[in-house]
Amino acid sequence: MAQRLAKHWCLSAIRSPLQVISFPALQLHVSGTAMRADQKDFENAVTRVKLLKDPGNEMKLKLYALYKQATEGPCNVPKPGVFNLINKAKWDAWNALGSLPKETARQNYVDLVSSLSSSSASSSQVKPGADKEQQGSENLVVTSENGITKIMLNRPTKKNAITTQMYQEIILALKAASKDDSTITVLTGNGDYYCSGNDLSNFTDVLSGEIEEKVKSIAILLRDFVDCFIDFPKPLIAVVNGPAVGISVTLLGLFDAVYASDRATFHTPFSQLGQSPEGCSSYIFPKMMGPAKAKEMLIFGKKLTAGEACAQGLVTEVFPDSTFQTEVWTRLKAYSKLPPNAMRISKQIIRNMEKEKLHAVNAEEVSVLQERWLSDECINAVMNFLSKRAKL
Ligand SMILES: CCCC/C=C/CC(=O)SCCNC(=O)CCNC(=O)[C@H](O)C(C)(C)COP(=O)(O)OP(=O)(O)OC[C@H]1O[C@@H](n2cnc3c(N)ncnc32)[C@H](O)[C@@H]1OP(=O)(O)O
Repeated sequence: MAQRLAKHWCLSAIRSPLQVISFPALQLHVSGTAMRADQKDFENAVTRVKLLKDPGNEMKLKLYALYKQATEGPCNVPKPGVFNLINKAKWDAWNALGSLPKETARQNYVDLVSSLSSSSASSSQVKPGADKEQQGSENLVVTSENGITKIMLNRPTKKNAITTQMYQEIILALKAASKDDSTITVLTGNGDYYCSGNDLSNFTDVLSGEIEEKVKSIAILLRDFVDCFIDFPKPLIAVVNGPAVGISVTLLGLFDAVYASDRATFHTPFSQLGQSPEGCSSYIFPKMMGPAKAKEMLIFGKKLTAGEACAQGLVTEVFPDSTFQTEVWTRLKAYSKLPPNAMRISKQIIRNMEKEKLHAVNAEEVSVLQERWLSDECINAVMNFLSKRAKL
């Protein structure tokens, strides 16, 4: 089954064969290689590459070619047929490296990944300063105004599904918000959805390496991501502007207030996806709503309306969609004027009772999920979703 997914990954790594077919032969020599990359640096780069924002087909081909050259040496496999566009483009890129020594390819690969990592990190750095600050990236818009830092998921055409790049950007945004001069922090979505959860193609978009490694790097990312919510020191408020799915629902238990439009729904279809709960929901939901209701959501995937979620304690208050934004932001502006230290201390005293437990729950949930992601049930469900939407 792992092989089936790996094959699917290869297909999804290059989505537009016509675009890559005209890609010129390349002989890549990255300069500035004062330090030689050892095998460990190379393995780290292979892990890091999976967490990068999609660098585009051209860069993927460069990375692919260098990886192959570094691990297998010069290309000596038969050239794929002319209609096998994707594999031919990959073969051309690899073959173009000629007899470049393995060590040089390894070094070039490490340098290239470093340059990609630093450019993608700097694009999502949060800068201190002006009152209305616009930060983040295309898919995550971070603004700070009137004592409120707003982190907005901005991928409305994909229902704000969270990519690996976005997980990293949210971590950076939360870390910056915890230190900036705002009083409260808000997470919301742009468009008709709050968030459709984990982007299911996070599991498929890889170039090389083993599926187990990919899953391991996603597990580390998920654990760091949820840890940030557990440790966030200021009041954190979710403005749930529309339906919420998966991790965007489970995380709500770690917020200090959840305001929802009456259009919002709350859905955790983990069993349907061959997965298991995360975001500390396996611990918080039963405590919050009682085991019976929690199990209906987390085991059977029952979707709740906003009213039901409010009755179960997951949502603080529901507003009519027509007045949702006005009413909620008026409320938030008032909260942002409350004494910040008092709010932080009150949050701290509540959270500190449970912090250690929450970190342990997070670690356990992620370790279970790591195994689930390699299961037939999960792989089939993800492939089923993606294949229905495949554009190749
Ligand atoms: C670090 C790893 C953490 C892992 C843990 C997290 C667990 C989870 O979050 S599990 C939950 C995962 N989410 C889902 O299963 C939802 C999948 N999506 C859907 O079921 C439907 O898309 C949805 C009900 C949200 C909306 O349905 P429609 O209104 O009919 O819209 P479309 O299906 O046409 O969607 C529009 C567009 O968005 C893309 N999309 C939506 N959700 C996702 C997603 N989660 N991942 C990737 N892509 C998503 C969908 O494919 C459509 O794209 P195009 O086909 O390109 O238009």
